[in-house]
Amino acid sequence: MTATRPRPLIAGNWKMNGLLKGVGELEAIASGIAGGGAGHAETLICPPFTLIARFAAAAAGQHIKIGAQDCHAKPSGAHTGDISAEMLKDCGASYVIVGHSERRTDHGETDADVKAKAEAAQRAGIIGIICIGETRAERESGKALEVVDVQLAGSLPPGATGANVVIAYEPVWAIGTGLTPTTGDIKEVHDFIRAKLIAALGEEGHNVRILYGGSCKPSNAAELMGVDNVDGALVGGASLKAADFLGIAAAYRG
Ligand SMILES: O=C[C@H](O)COP(=O)(O)O
Repeated sequence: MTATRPRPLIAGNWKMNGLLKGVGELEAIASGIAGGGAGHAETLICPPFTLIARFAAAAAGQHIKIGAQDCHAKPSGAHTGDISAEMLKDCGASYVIVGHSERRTDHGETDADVKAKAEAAQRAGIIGIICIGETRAERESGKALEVVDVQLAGSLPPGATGANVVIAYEPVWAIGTGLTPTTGDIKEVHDFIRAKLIAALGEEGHNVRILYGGSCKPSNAAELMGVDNVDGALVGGASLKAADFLGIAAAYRG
């Protein structure tokens, strides 16, 4: 029996980019999506914290969701400078990226930290996008699957379902470099992640979306999104311009 494919997701991660005037790009994206620009795919923009509430207001009633790039594991308390998943939900976010490699590197986040943040997202009723992926050295030494296995096992929260978790496979060496793995290498990793999700979650493992991230752009999106078990993309640089984001979403126009 062939499992039903989950609805794809094209997610934009604006990282530490974007001022209030960026709402114009968001509106241009929303307008393109309203015109059928993403086919049957769901679309999401994750701006910096400062823009979430404004973007959520602009996206109200549109076919585009707004998310965040990180959250604290606790719901509230004495954690200066941090933002909880509950606060994100309160200002209109429905997704949060957790464990991006830039946070694992810049802030020393461990798999246990990432798991706690994914659990916080579940608690708050928003969807956690858990990022995993190997470095160049790890790939070159043949350890990509081993690294992904350890990160996934350590970051996946109990009670994960297709409704509360998304996995993003982002090879660190492909982020912002213009480099991408071969489609064969992407298929190998995504098939591996799918098998691990099914082993951990049973049939529910079929429902968890597995995004590819790393130098995704309009010119390679259709090829990358056509790989087995690739259920969408986590897009960095190319999500900052409406034309590029819509060019990627067009992979699902049918
Ligand atoms: O979260 C997004 C990824 O880090 C990919 O970034 P990129 O599309 O600029 O390579």
